[in-house]
Amino acid sequence: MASDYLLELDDIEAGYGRAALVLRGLTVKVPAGSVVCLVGPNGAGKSTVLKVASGMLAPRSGTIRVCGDDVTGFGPQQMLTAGLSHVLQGHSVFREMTVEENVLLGAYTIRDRAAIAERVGFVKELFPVVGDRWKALAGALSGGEQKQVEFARSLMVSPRVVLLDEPSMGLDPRATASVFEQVIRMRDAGTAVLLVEQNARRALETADLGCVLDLGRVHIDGPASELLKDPQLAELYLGGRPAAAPPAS
Ligand SMILES: Nc1ncnc2c1ncn2[C@@H]1O[C@H](COP(=O)(O)OP(=O)(O)OP(=O)(O)O)[C@@H](O)[C@H]1O
Repeated sequence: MASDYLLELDDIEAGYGRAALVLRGLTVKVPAGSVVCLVGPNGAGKSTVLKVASGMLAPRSGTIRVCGDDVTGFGPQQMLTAGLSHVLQGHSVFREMTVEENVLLGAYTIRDRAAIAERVGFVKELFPVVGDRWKALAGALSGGEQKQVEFARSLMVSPRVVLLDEPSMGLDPRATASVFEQVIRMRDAGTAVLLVEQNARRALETADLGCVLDLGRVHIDGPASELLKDPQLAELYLGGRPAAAPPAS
């Protein structure tokens, strides 16, 4: 039976080396046509979730499925082929290479030239900056524009789900707003997004679904608009005011 979800991480336990587990029975599901956002305190394991989903870190237990197919234990290359593309935290464009060269790096597994040309047309249309600055050195672009080059590169393999780790990191408010607009454009163009963000409120305003992680588990999840309204979550995770002032001592 076909799955309702493009990506399912089910009851995942994962950690680094001999250290204590970071993910302790985590379940996250990404439906088609959605942006799912992971928020939570520093060290909650948000980036670790993306590493598990992209095959960079093998889970110790649990199941990973893409469109219902079990891909648990796949490495990064196999996860990419299965339809999961990971945009890492920080800036990963090659500054001394052109935008074109950076974007085409995302197509290195594709042999069919016509398919590459079709995909180039797609990303140029989706991210106008990429088309406008195609022959420019990537290092000459602003931080927000470079993020679009990274997004374009990640879409070259026609992924089912793009994994975005803190895309707004280091960007000013205007560039951040633009990056979140591009996230919506990706979703509307048919690629689901699993997003990790420090800027939790802004991310939940963009996302369809939100998951609040704490201590390696999903503490609460649901429609992002409802999570934003929850006063307790606002107090704990969204930098909001406490619902009630603590009693004076
Ligand atoms: N490569 C690594 N080796 C060992 N421990 C790691 C490694 N990467 C992360 N950790 C640890 O795993 C835990 C979760 O880290 P992770 O980066 O997933 O959290 P996060 O929720 O994304 O945090 P932040 O919001 O600060 O980016 C932390 O305690 C961190 O120190």
